[in-house]
Amino acid sequence: MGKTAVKQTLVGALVAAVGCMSLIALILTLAEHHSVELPPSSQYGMVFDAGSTHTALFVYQWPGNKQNNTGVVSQVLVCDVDGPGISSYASDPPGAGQSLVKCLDSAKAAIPTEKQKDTPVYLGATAGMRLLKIQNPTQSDQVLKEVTKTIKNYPFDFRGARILSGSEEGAYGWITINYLLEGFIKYSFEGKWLQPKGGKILGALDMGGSSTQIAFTPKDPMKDPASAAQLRLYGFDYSVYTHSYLCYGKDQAMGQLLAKLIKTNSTQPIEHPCYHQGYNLTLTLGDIYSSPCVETLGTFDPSIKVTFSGSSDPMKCLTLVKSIFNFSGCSFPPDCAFNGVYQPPVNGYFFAFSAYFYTFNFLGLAPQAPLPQVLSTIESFCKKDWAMLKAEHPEDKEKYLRDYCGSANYMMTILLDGYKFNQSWSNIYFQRTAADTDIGWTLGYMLNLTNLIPSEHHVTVTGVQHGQWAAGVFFIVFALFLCLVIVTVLCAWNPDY
Ligand SMILES: Nc1ncnc2c1ncn2[C@@H]1O[C@H](COP(=O)(O)OP(=O)(O)O)[C@@H](O)[C@H]1O
Ligand SMILES: [Ca+2]
Repeated sequence: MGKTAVKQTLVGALVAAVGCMSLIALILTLAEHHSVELPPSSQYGMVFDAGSTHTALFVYQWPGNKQNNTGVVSQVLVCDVDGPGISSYASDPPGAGQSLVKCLDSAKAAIPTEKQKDTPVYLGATAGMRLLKIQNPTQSDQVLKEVTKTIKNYPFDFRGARILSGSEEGAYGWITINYLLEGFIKYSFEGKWLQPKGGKILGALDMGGSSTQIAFTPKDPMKDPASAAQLRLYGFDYSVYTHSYLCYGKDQAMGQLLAKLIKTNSTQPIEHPCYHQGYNLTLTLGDIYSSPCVETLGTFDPSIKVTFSGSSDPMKCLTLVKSIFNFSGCSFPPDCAFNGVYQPPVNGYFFAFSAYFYTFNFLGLAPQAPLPQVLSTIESFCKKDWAMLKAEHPEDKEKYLRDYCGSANYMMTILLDGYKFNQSWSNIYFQRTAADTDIGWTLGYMLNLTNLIPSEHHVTVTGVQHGQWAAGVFFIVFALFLCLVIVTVLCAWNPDY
């Protein structure tokens, strides 16, 4: 074999080898990159919020390949169940199950068929069912059995219907907010998982119809460990103060006001300072005393009627509202909210949602309205007479309209005198949603039960990282460039070639 032939073979082999390597690198790079570009397969999960006044179904969705990151779970559907909350079906439990059908059908239509059997469904009941359980545990069990029966008729992965404890309800609301606002962890531009500064952790204020919850991370260690929920999320420990006040939801509080008025008035109609002048309401003693949240006056005839007549008197309304709180007595002085309940000083920013939001939003107050403006708005609202109010708000339901004055005064009392936000009013944001998702306990509940929030954060990269991809491209370009250089040099070296 001549010198030229050897050279040609050598060059050929070199070009072939580099070409092969480039091809392999190209295939590997494209294959890996392809896994990133693939549309992530979505997963779904849903939770029924069986509240005291109303049930709603929340459907969530997240990309299957990024499930452990924060902020990836989004709300895709909310369905409001027609009719009252499930606890109202105490004497007709099958009616509770039937009430869920419309929303289960909507969820079935919204979730792709092949995903339905892997879609977990939970039903969580709150204070309405807690109260029913106190009054009649057999009925509350029957209601839960009936809703279970109905949900099981659907092709989803049913994971149970149960009553949440008040502390759980508070803690899950806290998880929801901090998950949505990335209070726990954030993915930085440098590709690292970071814990936002301590001040970014938000507290949760939930005002329901039958109970109200407060949850936050106090500055100092808690004096009463019984109030603390210890959570380990994404590798960080949180000690969350959480308390739920049964009977201090907005509607039960309004019921407590009526019972107080009956107790302190012997003639009818009874003047109601939180109702508007011109508004009259007649109820039976049976209606008023049916709740375990109100004190009865010994034995009574449930059919006796009582009429309340509005007097639009904000000062007297506030005094009446304060009378359902007990601000004396504390096992951990001075750290108590009311009724002797331990509460460390509030710390950081808070989101106030559900009925807190509805009330403040109705009054036209901005999410962070200054305290003097809030107080003067409530005062002038309470002074309005009923005819004027009805004319101004023809679309609003009477059951909401009549209570905004009383509930606004009630919420101010619990926030300022109870939780002691007097010095930090501007730290409260009145909000209904965050990141296009309703704020409430349901998302936190689902994240926890489906293990979507790991206690430790291991960074798992399913697709190829940007650095690897860039290195692959660089190698291909470099290899081709090298081939070109070798061929050019050999040609220049041997003109026969
Ligand atoms: N549009 C609205 N305006 C005023 N209040 C509302 C509105 N929608 C709901 N609410 C109130 O929000 C509260 C929701 O409580 P709910 O979740 O049913 O009870 P709980 O959480 O105690 O089980 C109720 O007090 C209800 O009256
Ligand atoms: Ca609720």
